[in-house]
Amino acid sequence: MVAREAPAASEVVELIEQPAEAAADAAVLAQVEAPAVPEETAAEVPAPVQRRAPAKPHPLRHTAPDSPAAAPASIDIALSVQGLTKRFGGRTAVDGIELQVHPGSFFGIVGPNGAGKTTTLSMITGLLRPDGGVVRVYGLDVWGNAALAKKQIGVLPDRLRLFDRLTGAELLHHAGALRGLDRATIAQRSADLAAAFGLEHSMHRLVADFSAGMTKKIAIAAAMIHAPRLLVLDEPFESVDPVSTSIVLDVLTRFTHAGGTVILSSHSMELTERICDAIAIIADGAVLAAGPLAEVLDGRSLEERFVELAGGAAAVEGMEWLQNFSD
Ligand SMILES: Nc1ncnc2c1ncn2[C@@H]1O[C@H](COP(=O)(O)OP(=O)(O)OP(=O)(O)O)[C@@H](O)[C@H]1O
Repeated sequence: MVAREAPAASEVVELIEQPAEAAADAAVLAQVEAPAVPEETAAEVPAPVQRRAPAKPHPLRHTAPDSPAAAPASIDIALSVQGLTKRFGGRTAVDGIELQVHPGSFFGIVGPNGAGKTTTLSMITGLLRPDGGVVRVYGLDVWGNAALAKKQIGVLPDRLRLFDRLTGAELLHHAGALRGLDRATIAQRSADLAAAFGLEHSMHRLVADFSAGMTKKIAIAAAMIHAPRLLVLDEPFESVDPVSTSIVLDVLTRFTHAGGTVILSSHSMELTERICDAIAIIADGAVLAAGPLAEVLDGRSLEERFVELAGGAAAVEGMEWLQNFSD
């Protein structure tokens, strides 16, 4: 790839604003092509509902939320999850989860280890077949209308195994080609994404030689190259330093301002509380609380609310031996 200077902010925004076009396309598609959709799926497209006012101003918002890129009013639910269930053998990992996420939202999912976050996100993105329940992305049934629904989704899976013998540029090209983009579009978007994520000088290097944080950034870039309307990111900030976190956040914030929707899981209560406008706290495969951030927190910090709902510190009694150090 030819090295270029970092694009102007307007160029990055131009790429990120694609979700709006995609949103408009899909809205038109959903309306114009409705008769072509199988009857069962068409009947499932939710009726338009009143757009809710944001619970609190987004701390990272720099531009008016009513930008021309906002999602069409006729599609008010970016993600709807109903009765989602998954069992592994005799163990229920996800137990009838219900969620609703609005377009333009930064939605955080938090929960203790083993709560079912990754299992839930995998079913939402079509990577893992649920045992029960329905997932709709912008009205499209992820399991009934998979091809169309998956076009709307960009995914950063947990423990993602990338083709790390490719260079950064090759990896983005591969991701774009898989999504059916032409060479010129892939080249343009790759350059914009590389610059936006601060990777422009590393794109010729093998992904295997990237640091953990760089790997996370190139994986998020690959998830965005087809300009999805919904980004589902499992632990996007794990292993990412504060500077890179702020770069990733900036890109994601621009994405939501352009009408895109971000759903992420995180173990960082502080970060989730700072960036998300709506959250779900889950434990043992069930939603303990969900909704606009202020409503869920009810005047407490997320950490306090999390501990209150998901359980306190583990008992350390019976570990007196730990105070008698070996010689
Ligand atoms: N493929 C699998 N086979 C068997 N059990 C599984 C499988 N995947 C997940 N589980 C179990 O399902 C439960 C939920 O796991 P999951 O990975 O979704 O939790 P999580 O909230 O993402 O955890 P963490 O925060 O530790 O990443 C756990 O008990 C886990 O052991």
